[in-house]
Amino acid sequence: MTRIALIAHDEEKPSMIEFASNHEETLAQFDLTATGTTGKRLMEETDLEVERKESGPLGGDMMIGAEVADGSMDGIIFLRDPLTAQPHEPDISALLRICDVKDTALATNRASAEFLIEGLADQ
Ligand SMILES: O=C(CO)COP(=O)(O)O
Repeated sequence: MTRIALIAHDEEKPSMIEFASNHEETLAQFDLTATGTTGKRLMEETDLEVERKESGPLGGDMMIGAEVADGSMDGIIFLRDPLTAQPHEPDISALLRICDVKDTALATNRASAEFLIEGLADQ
């Protein structure tokens, strides 16, 4: 099953929930993983089943990055907050970098997230 990770910084969580609600049927086709708080909110506010990693600042980005590194993740939707510095910036950079190293689909805004799920759906 195609695997997608969903990650959103706090300011972007409402946008992630809206995105997931709008595309619930498509997203339900995927094996979904998320960082801790994003996953919690997705499970509370949609009907999607999501495997939860640690929260981002506690290593969740690195856990997802490890799955990109071992080739078991097909796509990442990472709605970053472009206006707020994060304490775990090195982890965020590492996740973005490993997606490029492994040529794994990465969307960092909603417009590209739409293309990502359309592209990976029904494969
Ligand atoms: O910080 C994050 C990604 O860098 C997201 O983590 P949470 O989903 O736990 O808030």
